Amino acid sequence: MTDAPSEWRPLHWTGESLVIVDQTALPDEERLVECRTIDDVAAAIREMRVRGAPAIGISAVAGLALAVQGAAREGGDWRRALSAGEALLASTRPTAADLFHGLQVARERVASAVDAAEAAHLLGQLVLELLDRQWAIDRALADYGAGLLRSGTRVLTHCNTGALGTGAFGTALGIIRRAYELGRLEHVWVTETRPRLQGARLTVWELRRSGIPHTLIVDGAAPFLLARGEVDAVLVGADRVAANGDVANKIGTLGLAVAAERFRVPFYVAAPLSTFDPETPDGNAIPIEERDPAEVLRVKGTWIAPADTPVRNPAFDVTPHWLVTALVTERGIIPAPDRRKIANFLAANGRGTSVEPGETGRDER
Ligand SMILES: CSC[C@@H](O)[C@@H](O)C(=O)COP(=O)(O)O
Repeated sequence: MTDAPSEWRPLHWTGESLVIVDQTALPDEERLVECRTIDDVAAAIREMRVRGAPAIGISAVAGLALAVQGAAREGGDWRRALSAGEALLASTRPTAADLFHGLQVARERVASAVDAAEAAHLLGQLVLELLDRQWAIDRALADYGAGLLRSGTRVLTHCNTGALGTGAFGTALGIIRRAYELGRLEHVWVTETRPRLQGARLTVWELRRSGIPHTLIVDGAAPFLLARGEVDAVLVGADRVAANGDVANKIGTLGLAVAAERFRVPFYVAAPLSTFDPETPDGNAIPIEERDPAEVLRVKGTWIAPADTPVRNPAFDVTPHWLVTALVTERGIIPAPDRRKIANFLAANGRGTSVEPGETGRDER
């Protein structure tokens, strides 16, 4: 059950469709898009109309619900529709662990369904449950994270990790919101986050709505502000946390982590347990999505370089765990994360098995 029924939410399940706030239209327009089929959902994820790892995960489950509803209506084989749907969704944004976590939770939910109607009903219920649960997860994570920040903190954040990114309260931006509620936050530095400008377009939009003081900077300005002592903490989200604590997040995160360590500023990563992937041993094994070169060559439709310029456009980078001061989750904080601490933390919270002391550690610098 949500504790804030009147809170603005960017994802809405009608029972027959998923209605999303189109994140490609923000901040110019608060446009709603209704996804009525799994193809609509897959396209919305791929085109980043809905984005942010937890929001992608919940949307994927909604996509499966729509696929199974379709099979129920047309008398098709719902298990086949489910498998095809999983394959389609898995191909959309391969880095986000929450997507695969969502697919797995959905599969488990319908494992003993007797027919398409029952499976469709169970998946619809699951979408509503996940939306509610995400609110509780985000709020708990925000409380833990805000506990790390002392009064008067100036935070730097990257990309968008707010309500738009989770469908609820936000992860790193949720911590910022909570710290502000508690009177601990002085200022937020927002990196613009090339090429898709999630910081400039989305995080600024959310901070304005919440009345939180902020300043936008170009990505390249961040190390300078860290060097000048104008940042007390860097706070980012994650798309996947590997078993050893390496973190995939929006391209540019690694540079922030390196600069933060060099200038002795704590670097915190906020991620719900659904973003942890114990099956991925380390950062090298995380699949990194490469996106369309046009994202780099054009800004808001305007070409900024010749159209045939060679481009490399990785959407994410990997920060090694030894640059992470602490991981913040909804179940608590993992300081100086390493393989053993993460395995034990996940085991204590019902995922995976624990690791003995000394087996592996924070030794891979
Ligand atoms: C709560 S959102 C966490 C992450 O998904 C976020 O930090 C991020 O990198 C989003 O990337 P995006 O490509 O915009 O989906």
